[in-house]
Amino acid sequence: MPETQIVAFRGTDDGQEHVALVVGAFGGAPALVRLHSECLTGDVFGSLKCDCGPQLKEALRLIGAEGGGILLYLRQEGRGIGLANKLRAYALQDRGLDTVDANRRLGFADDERDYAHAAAMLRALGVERVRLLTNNPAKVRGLEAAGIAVAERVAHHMPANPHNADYLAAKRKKSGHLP
Ligand SMILES: Nc1nc2c(ncn2[C@@H]2O[C@H](COP(=O)(O)OP(=O)(O)OP(=O)(O)O)[C@@H](O)[C@H]2O)c(=O)[nH]1
Ligand SMILES: [Zn+2]
Repeated sequence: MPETQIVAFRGTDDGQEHVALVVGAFGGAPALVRLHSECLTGDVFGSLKCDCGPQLKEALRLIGAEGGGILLYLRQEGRGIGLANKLRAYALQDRGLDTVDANRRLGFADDERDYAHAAAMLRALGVERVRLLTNNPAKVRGLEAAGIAVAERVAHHMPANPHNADYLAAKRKKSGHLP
């Protein structure tokens, strides 16, 4: 891995401490960027219910292999509903709801995230144009709406497993996640 800097951002109106890993150098070309939403269960404990852990590792591997890029670790646990509410959503999914309906049953939108803080972090790091690693069109729209140009979307699919296959299918079908 090239030399990496870790930068903590605080003072955003959500009261969270968001984090940037700034890897190597990216010169004039649009930087390879991953917006990773916090997932304690997947990132730390290796839960198989989602694809977050493998996505995090693979994003860092790809950025390192390119010699530079940025991973923003955004404190948006549970698509912005927080850990306890995500665990409540998991309990509903054990009873047959999908990931979107579980959120709605709890009184939340499908996805409570926005990417204005991510855009502000990129700007503070001097980055205005990115190649974005994601399958989620809402991330592309969110960054562009906040003034960051997305020169390219780079697909970021992980192999499914028996525990997350329905979850990944629901995201394609209901949340418009791209192939
Ligand atoms: N509310 C809720 N959040 C979940 C669930 N499973 C994973 N998450 C959260 O979803 C976030 C990860 O986002 P994803 O929707 O998997 O993927 P994405 O980041 O939007 O899209 P990609 O960039 O393509 O990976 C993390 O904050 C996880 O904690 C779930 O069933 N319910
Ligand atoms: Zn996850």
